[in-house]
Amino acid sequence: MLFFRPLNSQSLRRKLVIIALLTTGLTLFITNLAFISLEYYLSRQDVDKKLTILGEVISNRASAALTFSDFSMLQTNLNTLNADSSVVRGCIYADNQELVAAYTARQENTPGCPPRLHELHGSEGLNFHQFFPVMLGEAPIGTLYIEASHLDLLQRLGQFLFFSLLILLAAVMLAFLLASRLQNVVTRPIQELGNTLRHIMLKKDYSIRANKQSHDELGDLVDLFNTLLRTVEDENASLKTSEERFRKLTALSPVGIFQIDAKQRLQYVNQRWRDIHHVPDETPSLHDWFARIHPDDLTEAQQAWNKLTCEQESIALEIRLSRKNHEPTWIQVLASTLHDRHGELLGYLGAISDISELKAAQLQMENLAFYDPLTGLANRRLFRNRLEKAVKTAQRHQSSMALLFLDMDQFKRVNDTLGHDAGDLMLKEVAHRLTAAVRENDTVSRIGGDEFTILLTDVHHNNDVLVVAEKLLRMLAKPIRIKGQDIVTTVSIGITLTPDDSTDANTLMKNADLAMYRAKELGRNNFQFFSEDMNRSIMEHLALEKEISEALTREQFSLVFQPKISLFDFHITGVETLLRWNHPEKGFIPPDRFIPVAEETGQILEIGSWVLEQSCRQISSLIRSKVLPPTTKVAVNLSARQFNDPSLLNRIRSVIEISKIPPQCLELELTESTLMDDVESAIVTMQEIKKIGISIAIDDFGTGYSSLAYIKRFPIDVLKVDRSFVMDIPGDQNDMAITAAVIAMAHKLSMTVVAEGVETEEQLHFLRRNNCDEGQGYLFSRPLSLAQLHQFLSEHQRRHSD
Ligand SMILES: Nc1nc2c(ncn2[C@@H]2O[C@@H]3COP(=O)(O)O[C@H]4[C@@H](O)[C@H](n5cnc6c(=O)[nH]c(N)nc65)O[C@@H]4COP(=O)(O)O[C@H]3[C@H]2O)c(=O)[nH]1
Repeated sequence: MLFFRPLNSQSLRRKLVIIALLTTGLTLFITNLAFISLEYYLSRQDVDKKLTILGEVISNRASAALTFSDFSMLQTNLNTLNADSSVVRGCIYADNQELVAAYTARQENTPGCPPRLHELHGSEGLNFHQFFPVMLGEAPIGTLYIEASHLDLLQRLGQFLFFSLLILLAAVMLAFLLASRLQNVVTRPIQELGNTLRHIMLKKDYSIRANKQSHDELGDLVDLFNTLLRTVEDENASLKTSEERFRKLTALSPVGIFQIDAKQRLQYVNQRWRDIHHVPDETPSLHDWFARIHPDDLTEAQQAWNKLTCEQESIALEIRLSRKNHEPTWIQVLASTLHDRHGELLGYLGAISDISELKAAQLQMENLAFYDPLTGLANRRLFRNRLEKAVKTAQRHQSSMALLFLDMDQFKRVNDTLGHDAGDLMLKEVAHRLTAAVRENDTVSRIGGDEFTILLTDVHHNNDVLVVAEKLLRMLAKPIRIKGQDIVTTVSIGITLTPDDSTDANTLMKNADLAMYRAKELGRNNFQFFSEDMNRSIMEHLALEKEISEALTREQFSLVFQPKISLFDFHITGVETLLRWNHPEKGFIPPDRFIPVAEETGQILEIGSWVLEQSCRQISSLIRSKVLPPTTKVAVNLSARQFNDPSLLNRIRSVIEISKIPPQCLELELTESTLMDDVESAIVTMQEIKKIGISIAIDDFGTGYSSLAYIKRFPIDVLKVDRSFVMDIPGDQNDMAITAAVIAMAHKLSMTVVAEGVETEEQLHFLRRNNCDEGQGYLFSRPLSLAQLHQFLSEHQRRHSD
């Protein structure tokens, strides 16, 4: 049965046997067929030849008998055909087609000769037959027909076929036997190769090799097979090495590595992944992993996951992992898809890192960026941000809001006298008190050294703000104990309201600042609401600032000099330089109006420098031309900004050099407040000035702190008693007592005393009686231009020499 299956599903052995049988059988069959055909052809030729010979002999003999119509002769002649057993019929027809003689073999089924010649056609069946003409000379006189049986030929062919089949059978059998035995030569090596392959596959051992048994094509196949095995073995080894490397790398990796298969199952995680998730051994399911994500980050994580799985896009996100009784862990997750070389999805590969520390640092940085590190309050940046938001919210809700700007009064003094540590403690305490004084949703911030702001939201009435401001003043007025000392600090508060004053954050800040300055002007430790007047004055301030710049370039400034007179012998001891601004439209603008503005904007540096240079030049020329004696001093006012300018000393030195004024002829007038800003550095600067040979005068003495303890420490040559004390002499006993005490005290400290604003003889007498050294005032002279001074000096000289 197996032989009847299609050839390609047969075993190789069978195929080989079948092929051998088919080949042999077919070859022999074709050969036999050829032989049988040849045999048939040759036998047929023999029969034809035989019939020809018989026909020619009988037709020759029949010629005379037919001519003479000797029919018995004809018959006798024809009967000779019986000598050949294969001839079954012989018929002679006259030229009229009529049968004249007939021979029929004594065999059954042999038909006789038909009476007419044409009736012969078709009667022969399978037998062989031939027609011969019976000739008389050249003319045909009849026709001879001879028919031989085909059975002999068939019998011969049958015998031939029988033997052929016998040979074919024997050959096929022989071929079967040989093929069955010899097929082993081909199939055994193939079988062995197959066995080796099965063995390798079973054991997954690629070091096994196939046995080469022959040096033919099968041997080549074994060689190729072994080469292939070697390649697989090598590739396997390198794959194992690379796998080992990957395993070690992932084990040592500082980042957590995970792999998810195409069916979305967590397939592999490294040790670091487990450490981050606090999972000891097992690999959790993807569902468990998602369950660990902080609820606030879950949506973001799911969106990223959809992006990765549905859109096949790489993802990067920062999320938190929750852990019971622990702070959440911040992780960064990076993941992308994994495909094989045909583009089929294998799964997803990703990495996670613990970024908790980074996040903490980020938070700290954000705190630094938005909070004041000393007090923990919001800083200027955050405050601005909240102010802008609060203004918008107030606009939306049509509610009111107040901005308070606080500046500590004389904080600098605390810093200077008790040190920065004490200053810091004080700021912290102030911050604490401010926070305690307002509601929780109000914002308190420190926007600068000793500047604080408070944002009061939901203000229904101005009175609410007033109450808060009073409370703040009260709370801050309580002494603060620092380094064993009770220190009282006060603040000046500026208040502005939105939407009443403005709905713009910048303008609100400016308003509150302006109101705070007004509070300071009004004696500190109070609060002021912003008003339009303040705004107007600031506008004027701005206009003045612009005009001062123009005045400098358009040379609208000039100098006047007011003489100072010795109260002992009335000689001129010196002159004070005073600045004049002659505005082309506004006329004379007093220095008291524009100098504070120039001081605030810094323009005083340029103006002061010009005053110093011009004073020295002009007075130096008067000294050189001997109009003034070389002992005369020119006193120049120095503002606080000028005094604190680091380039002051260089500037003075260069002016002395340029103007060629002897340094001892120059005197610099400083106010008490200038010196009190930073006592220690003021002393250093004054000492440097003194080293050059320049004297120092204290202007407006009595109007500032009048702290004798400090005055003692300063290297002062001259003390100028302020006009406000002199002015009420002799009417005010108090002022007279103070003036007398100041003169006595200054003399004790070896200072020269100059009384300012001497207008009357009584004042002069009082001052002289109390040994005041010098006087300056309208009684002696008003401030004079250079030409006027020139004239005054000659007149004065003339008067005193008379
Ligand atoms: N009623 C009255 N006034 C008298 C009398 N004697 C002098 N004065 C005025 O008193 C002021 C004295 O100058 P100061 O105290 O330094 O006060 C000065 C000084 O502080 C400042 N100043 C003037 N020029 C300059 C300058 O060049 N630089 C700086 N930084 N300040 C200057 O402007 C202030 C005012 O200067 P001035 O208006 O020139 O006013 C001058 C002067 O004209 C008097 O008998 N009666």
